[in-house]
Amino acid sequence: MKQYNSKQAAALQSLSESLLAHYKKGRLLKDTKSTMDALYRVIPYHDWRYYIKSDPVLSDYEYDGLFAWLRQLEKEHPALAKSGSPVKKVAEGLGSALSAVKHKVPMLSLENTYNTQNLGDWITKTRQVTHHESAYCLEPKFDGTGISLIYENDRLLRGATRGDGAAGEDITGNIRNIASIPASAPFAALGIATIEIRGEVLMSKKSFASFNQERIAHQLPPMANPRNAAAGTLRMIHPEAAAQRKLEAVLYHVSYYTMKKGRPAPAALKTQAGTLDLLAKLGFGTPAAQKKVVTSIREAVRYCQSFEKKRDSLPYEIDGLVIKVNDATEQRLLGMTSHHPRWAVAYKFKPRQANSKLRKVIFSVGRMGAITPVAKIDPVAIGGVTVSSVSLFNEKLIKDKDIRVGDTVLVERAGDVIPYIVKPVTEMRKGTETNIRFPSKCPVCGHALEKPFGEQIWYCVNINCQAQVLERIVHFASKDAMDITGMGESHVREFYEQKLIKDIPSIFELNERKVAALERWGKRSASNLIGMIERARHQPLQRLIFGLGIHYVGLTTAKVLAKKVGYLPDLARKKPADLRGEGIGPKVAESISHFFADKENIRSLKKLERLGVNMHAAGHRAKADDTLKGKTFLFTGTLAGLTRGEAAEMVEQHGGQVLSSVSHALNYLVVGEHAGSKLTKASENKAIRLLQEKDFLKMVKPPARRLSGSRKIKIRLP
Ligand SMILES: NC(=O)c1ccc[n+]([C@@H]2O[C@H](COP(=O)([O-])OP(=O)(O)OC[C@H]3O[C@@H](n4cnc5c(N)ncnc54)[C@H](O)[C@@H]3O)[C@@H](O)[C@H]2O)c1
Ligand SMILES: [Zn+2]
Repeated sequence: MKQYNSKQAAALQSLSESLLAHYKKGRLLKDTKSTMDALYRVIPYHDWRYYIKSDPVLSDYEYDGLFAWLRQLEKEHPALAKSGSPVKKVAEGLGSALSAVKHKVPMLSLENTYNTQNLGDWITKTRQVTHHESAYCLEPKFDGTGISLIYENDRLLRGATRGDGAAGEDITGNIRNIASIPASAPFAALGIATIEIRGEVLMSKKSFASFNQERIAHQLPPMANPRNAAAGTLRMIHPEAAAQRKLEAVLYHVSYYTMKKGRPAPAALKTQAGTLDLLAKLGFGTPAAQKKVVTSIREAVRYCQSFEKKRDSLPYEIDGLVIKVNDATEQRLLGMTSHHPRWAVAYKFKPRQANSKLRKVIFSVGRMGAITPVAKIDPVAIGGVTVSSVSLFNEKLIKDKDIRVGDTVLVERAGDVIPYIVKPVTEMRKGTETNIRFPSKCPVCGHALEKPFGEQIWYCVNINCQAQVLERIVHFASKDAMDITGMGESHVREFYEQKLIKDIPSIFELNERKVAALERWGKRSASNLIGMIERARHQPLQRLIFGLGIHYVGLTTAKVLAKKVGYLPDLARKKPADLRGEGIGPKVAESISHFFADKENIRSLKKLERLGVNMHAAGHRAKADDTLKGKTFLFTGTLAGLTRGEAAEMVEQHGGQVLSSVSHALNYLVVGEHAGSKLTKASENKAIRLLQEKDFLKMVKPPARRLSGSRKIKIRLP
């Protein structure tokens, strides 16, 4: 087979690009002859890349488009058709390293269609030769690489690739390492002396993923799909190396067999469906369980469509279904061309890959500060949608795949999976492509970016970054953080859009009157919200820490940190090494240290403190907060905005003490709803003051708050 050097490859690449562009517009290159000549040159090149190199540069859909174009031109202009045309033969898939073996029966390709209309036409066409009740066996079209197996006297004798259809490559050594191909099978018991079985060798999606990971780890470019990986593996010269990669096989066709003297052929082999069942019984991997026999076009179409929906949930790749005339006698009647059998057709699924040009890369800031590079490509239709933006995920992936601006890129979109770049088509490089430069500053707020220890992703850690602020406010107010009921996502968005809040600190400056004036809000709900915010000022420190949304700092770490630090702004002076210890590893320590090293974040913390937000861990009070020193408290009934534990914590944070029962030592009884016997008992003692929840909250307000606070805080006690 012809080999291509890089210069020839580059020329054929750009010729292909130009052909595809013309084909999409329905135009010839210059005239019919020049178009056909160009197709005769590029198709064998892509066959070489696909079959020999296992590294195609076109998507199958694009290749099939060029192929169909040539077939059509040959039909319309038979005088211009070449004798060795790819339309009339199986593509040459013979390398040189392995020895060639002749096939007993030619191994052909399949005719294919991409739409159900053509599938219906094909069924109608076959019925003109067979008869109207013909049945069809539908089975998955496995996206692997074809093999032929020969068994003699029950033993596996030989395994071969399809090669050029007439002869294939001897891959017996590699075949023996595939678990789903038995070394022997009980054919003799059925009277079968020799048999040739055909099928497909595959790599599961899972094995493929780890296969590519390994390639990247060894500085090798990832392969585009499991098919290329399987084909490449099967043709490896060293079976030990091939055995490392987990290949599987499905067998779906008996092409040839001889019977022992006087034994009749097994009835099962008279139909395609029976053959699959028999192979399964003999211990081969087969599509017996997924097959379906139908007798109408409607049934066939429906099965194809239902299978296409299941495509992504299968453990291996399929690229369509194969529809085969079920009856072996009818198959013989239909016969074959030099390219494909007439009794089978492939219904191919919508393409999921396409080539496009990468024009530029933008950097988007995620809702929690992650910086994601996004490739802007020329719009291209893949799997039924137009794709123009493709995430490049992170800097490492760009480096691993060596993606550059100006590259032609192979883009895939599989089912629900977001589109991604399989690989750049390096053969199409012109030398003008440029490396993708990662920004050092946040593209939204201009803050220096940080890459956490051991991570691949850069982050903007500025809590007031415009790109993140909404999400961060929602997190800050969430149940496990500051627990501000009434500040869920939709309300936060509303306040933000109405300019009532702009960042986390501004929550504590929220104007009750303005909230009440919003649509669907009223005095009462606004006042409730302000009450919740008031309560949030006194939340235990771990809630504030968790609410800041520091990477890797969940509830547990927040607790550990609160205990460790005592007064939150002190963290600004801590190095990662000071933070490490119980429950805080190097990665978390570094992330915390980055967060507090950020001046903007410290400014925000200072502002929060000025607005009365508690910065002290329980038991680490500052002098200024000793407002309840020497005072004793007790709670009765249900409090509206606090749990008992939180209330007790507040008392202790301000130097007070919580008693367990009404006694002479008690100064204050805080009375909630459904107050019980404690209230009755305390009412008898004039020295004990009864407080409502709102009065209590006023008492625990820290002094800083009192200085700046001009707003009246109301908590409605039901
Ligand atoms: N992207 C490229 O550059 C490029 C180049 C060459 C070929 N190709 C692709 O390969 C196709 C041609 O390759 P091909 O000749 O191997 O044809 P094919 O892959 O479209 O179909 C024929 C093959 O399907 C396989 N198959 C899987 N499940 C089967 C089943 N249940 N029953 C029968 N066969 C089953 C067999 O190996 C058979 O040889 C093209 O249509 C194109 O999509 C792509
Ligand atoms: Zn930012």
